[in-house]
Amino acid sequence: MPGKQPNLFAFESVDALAPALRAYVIECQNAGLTRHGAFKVGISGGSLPQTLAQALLAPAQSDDDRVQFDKWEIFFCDERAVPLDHEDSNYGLLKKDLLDRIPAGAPQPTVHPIDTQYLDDAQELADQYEQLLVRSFASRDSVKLPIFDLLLLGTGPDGHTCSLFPGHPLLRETDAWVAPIEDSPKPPPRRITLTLPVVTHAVRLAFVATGAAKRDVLKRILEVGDGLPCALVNEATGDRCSWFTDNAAVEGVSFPRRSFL
Ligand SMILES: O=C(O)[C@H](O)[C@@H](O)[C@H](O)[C@H](O)COP(=O)(O)O
Repeated sequence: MPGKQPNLFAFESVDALAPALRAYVIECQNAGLTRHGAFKVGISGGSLPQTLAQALLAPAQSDDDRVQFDKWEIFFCDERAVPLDHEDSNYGLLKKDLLDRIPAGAPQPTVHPIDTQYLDDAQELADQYEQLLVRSFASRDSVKLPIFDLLLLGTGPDGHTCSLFPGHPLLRETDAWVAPIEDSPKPPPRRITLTLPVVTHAVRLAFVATGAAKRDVLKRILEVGDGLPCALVNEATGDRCSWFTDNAAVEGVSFPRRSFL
């Protein structure tokens, strides 16, 4: 692990986690604004958008607590090869849970969905999304890899994150920024995903994992590692990576907790 371990934050409940997640995201937003006048964030699917909405849609407590959505550029950590209004679409999920709930007339984020004219060809879909990243990141950052200000990640019961699954050859991808997957064990099978080098290159990464159903996998990831995708991310990113969990998810998991200040 590079230097330090990931930060593990455990909260009493999702209601207690949400304000801390908000504070963390705003810190990353403000760092991005200082660095390059924008906040480039990658968002996952699953349960994340709902928790994120709870965090971000609450009224600001002060000027420093403002979510400056008009400075946000939102990308997708992974996406399913379905139309944007399909129930499996991560864009659709984010739209329903968060984007549609940002008050009309308030500043809106710039959102980068997949180009749905390539749904039948996962390789082309991935290539097009990679080109979009090249256009957005390459002029400013190193062209070797994009540098997201923040990636917001989830974990599945098998330890996957994004659409990077345990034991899958995609974990060895070193060239592409965005890769297709045709055999995702979690349906639907055809997807695109950020690759591991891109994920681990982000300035900050936050996993959000709550509920007792996550306990077994968090034990494996944090205690053993087991080569699971989430553990690979932890190992490569150290304390750039933070885990936002609730007590139910980490009960009995032996890993040092940090208090969120
Ligand atoms: O598109 C996807 O399938 C998600 O991006 C996926 O990687 C998700 O983050 C995890 O499966 C956790 O999902 P839950 O939060 O629903 O457990």
